[in-house]
Formats: sequence, C-alpha cells, structure tokens
Amino acid sequence: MEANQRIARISAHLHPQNSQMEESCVLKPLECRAKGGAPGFKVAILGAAGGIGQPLAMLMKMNPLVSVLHLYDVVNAPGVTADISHMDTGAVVRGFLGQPQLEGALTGMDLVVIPAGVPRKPGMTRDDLFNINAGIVRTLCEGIAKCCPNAIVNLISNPVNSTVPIAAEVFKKAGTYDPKRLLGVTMLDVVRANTFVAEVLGLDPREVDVPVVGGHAGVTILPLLSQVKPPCSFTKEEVEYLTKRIQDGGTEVVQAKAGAGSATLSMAYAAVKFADACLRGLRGDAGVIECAFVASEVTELPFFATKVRLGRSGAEEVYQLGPLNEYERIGLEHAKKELGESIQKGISFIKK
Ligand SMILES: NC(=O)c1ccc[n+]([C@@H]2O[C@H](COP(=O)([O-])OP(=O)(O)OC[C@H]3O[C@@H](n4cnc5c(N)ncnc54)[C@H](O)[C@@H]3O)[C@@H](O)[C@H]2O)c1
Ligand SMILES: O=C(O)C[C@H](O)C(=O)O
Repeated sequence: MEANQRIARISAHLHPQNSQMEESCVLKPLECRAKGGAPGFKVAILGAAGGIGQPLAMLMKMNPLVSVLHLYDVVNAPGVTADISHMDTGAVVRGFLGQPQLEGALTGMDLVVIPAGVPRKPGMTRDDLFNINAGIVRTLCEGIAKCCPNAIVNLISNPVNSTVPIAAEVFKKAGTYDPKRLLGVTMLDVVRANTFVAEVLGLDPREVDVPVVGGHAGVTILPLLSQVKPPCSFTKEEVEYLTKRIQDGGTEVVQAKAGAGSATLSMAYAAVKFADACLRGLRGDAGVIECAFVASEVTELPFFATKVRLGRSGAEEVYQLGPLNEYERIGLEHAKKELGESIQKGISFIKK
C-alpha cells in the first residue's frame, strides 16, 4: 500500500465526517487491527466532551477489553477525539459530532455509556434536570433502538430514577426493549459508600463492600450498612452519619464546586469500574456482581437498584435485598415513596 494511502486512511478513520473516502475503504484497515491481535468490545460514549465524558473517554481508552471507542457529543467531539487518540493503548478511537453523526457513532456498538446532559448547580435537585435531560435521553435512546438494539446501555444522565424508565419506554415503543440490557449507573453511590465506611472503620476502601440499593437521589439512595463486608458493627451515630453522607455525596460535590458542575472525576472512575464489569460479563466471566438500577421484581416498583449478576446478556440475575434491620426497613419505605413518583414521571414523559 502507498504511504499516502495509508495516511489518508488513518486520517479518514479519525475524522469520518471530513472524509471523502467510501465508508468501506475508511474502516477496513483499522477495524481489522482492532479485531485482530487484541479482540475486544466496541464502546460508544454519548456526551464524551463533557465533564464526565472526557475522563471517562480517557479511562476507557486505557481498558484492554475495549478495541473500538466511539466518542459522540454535540460539541467539541473532534478535539477530545484527537487528544485521546494519541494515547498508545490498543483501542481505536473515532469522533462523531452532532445529531447527523449519531447513527455512525452507534452502529455496531456492544456497550453504550451515556453521560450526556446538564449537571446540577447548588440549590438544585436532580429532578430539576428532568426538563432538559429527559429529551436528550429520549433522542439518544431512539438512536440506540435503531442502530444497536442489542447493545448494553449504561445510563448516567440524571435524574437516573426517571431517565432509566424513559429509556425503557423508548425501547418498548421501538420493539427493542430487553430489560437485562438497560442499566442505570449507581456505582458512584457504592464507591462513595466504600470510601466513607472505610474511613470510619480505618480500613483500605478496596477491602470494603457496601451494597447500596434503591435509586440515585437523596433518600432513594439506601446503603445497607448491616450487610457491609467485612462484617462489622456501627453505633447508631455512625449509621446516621454514614447514611446521610452517602445520600448527600452528590450534593457535597455540587456545593464544593460552587456552580462549576457536579461530580465528574469520581463519576468517570465509577462509570469505568461499572462499564468494565459489564464488559467482563459480556466476555463470559463468572461471578461479576455489582449494584445497578434495573427493571426489578425485588419490590413492587418496576425499577430498583440492587446487586445484579452481569453476564453475556447484561443483568442476568437480580438479587433480593437480603435481611434488613429496622433502620433500613424504615429507609426502604421512604425510598420507595420518592422512587415510585420519579419512575412514574419518566414513564409518563414518553407515554403522554
Ligand atoms: N449517575 C450518576 O451517578 C451521576 C454522577 C454524576 C453526574 N451525573 C449526571 O451526568 C450528566 C453529565 O454530567 P457532566 O458533569 O458530564 O455534565 P457536562 O455539562 O460537563 O457534560 C455533559 C455533556 O453532554 C453533552 N450533551 C448535551 N446534549 C447532548 C446530546 N443531545 N447528545 C450528546 N451529548 C450531549 C454536552 O455537550 C456536554 O459535553 C448530568 O446529568 C449529571 O447530573 C450522574
Ligand atoms: O449529585 C449530582 O447531581 C450528580 C450525581 O448524581 C452525583 O451523585 O454526584
């Protein structure tokens, strides 16, 4: 192959929107490389130029399970793509800018991670983001239904308690809904819970496992401190301090950032931890278990976050809550009341 042809192909691959070359010609060499020596999964990030999207893209580019990484946003996708693509790791990176390129970003993907949408400012609840983010999530999920209906979807955009039901309704309308493949990302609550509990116990956070169930907003975030591993006990004051700190973790960051957004770096870390678990599940690894907000029969609500087992088809098993103490049983009732309303709000947004 002529050197100038090779260079043209690399350039066309990175910026397909600028390419005059035929799609088959553009994709072949690098897709082959991606599928060759290091078999891996194709992952798209929607909202890749944002506060979460950029560090998430960087961490996904470092993940050896990823062979192709598509970065989509309505702004700045080419810049982020150029930057990330210089990292000397295996994944091939391609950028997609704006709605006309959404289909290209999604076609053929195994996993789609969605951190697109506006973040909170001090004084706002996650529900205050509904009016803007509901429409963004609907549009992106319509694209997924059309272009990669079998992909696993990791939904980060808030309010997660409503955006996951929105996504489910979009997929139902399109006839592509598979409850196992739609997962609301509540991993940051678990990451925070592990960190805060480890601080109290004087342990390394990597040794601690705290199940966090319910949803992803205020009282719907329900840490099960009676089920912490390694087994331990807390005083009443410690339980109250930890529960409140875990439930208000997002607000703690929003206030500290003072108008400059919400958690982005810890969220990117949590998102990659969760996406990596989904990819290990897709690969067929045994015993991959994480908390996520999924379609569920654990309570009377249609969606609920609990531990799930991740496998080749997504959340293959949804675990029960396990034994709760009195404090957690009361918390569960508060969580279910608010969560039920948020779920209904999401469903009504599509069904109206
Ligand atoms: N689930 C969680 O635990 C969790 C944690 C932190 C933040 N969040 C949520 O994640 C979302 C993103 O937060 P952020 O800090 O990255 O915000 P951000 O504003 O920094 O980035 C959002 C990105 O989304 C892009 N975007 C907007 N509309 C889009 C569309 N239609 N298609 C594609 N991209 C679009 C923007 O251009 C921007 O680059 C917020 O809703 C936030 O509340 C969730
Ligand atoms: O708190 C927010 O608004 C962002 C996110 O949901 C978080 O928990 O950090």
